[in-house]
Amino acid sequence: MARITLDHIRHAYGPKPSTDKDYALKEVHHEWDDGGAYALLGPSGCGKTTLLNIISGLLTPSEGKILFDGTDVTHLPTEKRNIAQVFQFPVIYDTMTVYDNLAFPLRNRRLPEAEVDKRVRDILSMIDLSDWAGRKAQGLTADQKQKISLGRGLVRSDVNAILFDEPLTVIDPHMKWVLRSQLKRLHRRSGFTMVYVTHDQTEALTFADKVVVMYEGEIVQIGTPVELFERPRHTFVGYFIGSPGMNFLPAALAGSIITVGHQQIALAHRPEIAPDAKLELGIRPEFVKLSREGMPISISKVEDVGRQKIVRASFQGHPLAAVVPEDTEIPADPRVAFEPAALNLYANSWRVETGARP
Ligand SMILES: Nc1ncnc2c1ncn2[C@@H]1O[C@H](COP(=O)(O)OP(=O)(O)OP(=O)(O)O)[C@@H](O)[C@H]1O
Repeated sequence: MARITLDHIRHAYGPKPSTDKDYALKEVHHEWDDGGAYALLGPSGCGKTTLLNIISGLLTPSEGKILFDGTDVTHLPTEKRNIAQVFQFPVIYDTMTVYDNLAFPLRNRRLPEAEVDKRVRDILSMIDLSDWAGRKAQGLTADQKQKISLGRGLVRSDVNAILFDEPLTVIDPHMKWVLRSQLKRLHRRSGFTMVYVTHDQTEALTFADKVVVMYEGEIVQIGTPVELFERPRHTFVGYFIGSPGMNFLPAALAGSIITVGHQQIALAHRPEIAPDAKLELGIRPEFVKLSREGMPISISKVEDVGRQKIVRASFQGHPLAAVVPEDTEIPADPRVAFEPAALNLYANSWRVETGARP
């Protein structure tokens, strides 16, 4: 297990990068805890795989260094970094049995056979393939093969880190849920440093202690699921996390008073904001309360989603979503007021610290 230091790393695929746009990965400067479970989350093309490949050694960054427990590994090839990797599609030996596939990385390191057996059986039970131990991998379903790949990633106890690149893509939805919970349990038990790439927020939020949200080649926030929900640092995080995502409404600031619609909210103190900055208030749909008082909205659609309803509305020409309990009556003349404690203020897309929460 290792602490991973990303020291002023940048990467460009093309030669001679000059502007920010030339970098697939803009500057990343972070330290990830030994034994942490991190998920790299973001849309296609945001740089997740680039960062993962830099950690695994498949890619040497154009600039900066990567360290494992303080040792510079920037120029070490993958096989010298002592990491386990699980990819999107199965990487296994078809002609070996399921058992031997799992035993292979351990026998390679000359572990005593009794230890091999103990670890392999443990993992077989975790991935629910104990009954298939003696079967050749050839002929198994894609789902089962991917479970073997996962098992091979998890079987060693001496790795610096385990890296997962969208490992559950080929797994059926129910099994996905089971494996995700098991991975989480295994992480708690083993204390491995794990880095998990996904574009699926449910996967990231259930697996990780810390979610690393990436957007256009940049890490925009590293936070616990609760932090991402309550205090998104960037409007992209607010929009990407949650279903539906955070609402953003144009706001104006005068002194320490923010105005949105007709509602005025007094801040604890006047925030430092450039005069020409674009200001927005962010509010989660869960904190938009429908009432007969407040500012008028016009409702366009009500979606029933089990125990809740999603109300789609328009607020002064801006879309606004509210999540309300299923038994909520929709008023004939609907209005909203915003709970000041649930509001976040953004200037040019970045969250502004207002001392106390607005
Ligand atoms: N080998 C390459 N050569 C040139 N550009 C590349 C290469 N690999 C990735 N890129 C570009 O770098 C950017 C980041 O890509 P990357 O694969 O890291 O994103 P990602 O978040 O992992 O996306 P996905 O979820 O689709 O895998 C993208 O604009 C992509 O087109």
